[in-house]
Amino acid sequence: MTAGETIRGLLELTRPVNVIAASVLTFIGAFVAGGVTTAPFAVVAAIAATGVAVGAGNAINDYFDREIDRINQPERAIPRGAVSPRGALVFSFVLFVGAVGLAITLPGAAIAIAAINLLALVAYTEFFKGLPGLGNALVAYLVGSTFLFGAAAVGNMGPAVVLFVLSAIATLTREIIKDVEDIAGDREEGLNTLPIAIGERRALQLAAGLLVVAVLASPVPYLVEYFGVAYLLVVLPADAVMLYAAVESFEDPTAGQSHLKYGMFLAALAFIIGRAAIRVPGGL
Ligand SMILES: CC(C)=CCC/C(C)=C/CC/C(C)=C/CC/C(C)=C/COC[C@H](O)COP(=O)(O)O
Ligand SMILES: CC(C)=CCC/C(C)=C/CC/C(C)=C/CC/C(C)=C/COP(=O)(O)OP(=O)(O)O
Ligand SMILES: [Mg+2]
Repeated sequence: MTAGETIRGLLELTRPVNVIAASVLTFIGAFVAGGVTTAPFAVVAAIAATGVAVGAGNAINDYFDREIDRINQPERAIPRGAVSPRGALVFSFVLFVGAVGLAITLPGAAIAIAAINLLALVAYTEFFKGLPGLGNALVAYLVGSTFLFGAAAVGNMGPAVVLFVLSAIATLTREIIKDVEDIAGDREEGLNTLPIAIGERRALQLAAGLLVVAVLASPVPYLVEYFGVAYLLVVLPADAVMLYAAVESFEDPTAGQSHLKYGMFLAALAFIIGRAAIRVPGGL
């Protein structure tokens, strides 16, 4: 392997798209809390800590999953030999140290969230992934917590709580559908995911039911007057895309989980637009 191939492999281990997506969610949490202009250094540190933590979490996941990925994902960096298992572990450790270094510059509530999340990322593959539903719930918590983390970094967690709940439920729905998508490979590996434990159809019904709860709750940030009417104009189409995706997943889980992700991105945009067009007292 050349140095270039190794560097490319290390970068791949972090899953750059997920790193960027999670960092954007932390930014949204800080933005919704009104802290982007009042605490810009904390916002930058929180965004960087999130990106580095997600990179560390993905790298350690590939380290623990190296045997399964040899069969399921042979093109990934460790199975194809671009990075050694030990190299991935050391790289992940360095990133974890970097994330801790950034997080300790933040207020106590943000440090607490970071500490819980870093432990969760290390424990996920070995302890949670094999427990039906619990691994999904942990990933859902992690994704939702980015909003709380961004808001905590600027000292105002209140407005992010609803976003945490909505995004965690939508993520749980998508993770369950992804397990339905992966059911054949996971069965061969002897994993006990939710669709393996309770059946594909029941898992999809549960996923869709959870999403309906989140969609029904999605106007709450408008109703409690955090966001203006512009939020509704964007979140309602996002709700429609997500509901369509949940129904579609009964026929085609791959298309369903992918379209659900687009709906979730649109909902994340609604949070930004809703806060930018904030509701004035007595107005819309
Ligand atoms: C009802 C309502 C308004 C819900 C809110 C939905 C919302 C704003 C969700 C935010 C979630 C979001 C945009 C996440 C971005 C992607 C991300 C960090 C995913 C984490 O993925 C973990 C997964 O196991 C890897 O998936 P893959 O995409 O297949 O690599
Ligand atoms: C705010 C701070 C400090 C941290 C944020 C942490 C976040 C948002 C994590 C997001 C969820 C995430 C990307 C976790 C990484 C580990 C993981 C679940 C990887 C999934 O890897 P795959 O190999 O695709 O899937 P499985 O291993 O689950 O099959
Ligand atoms: Mg994995």
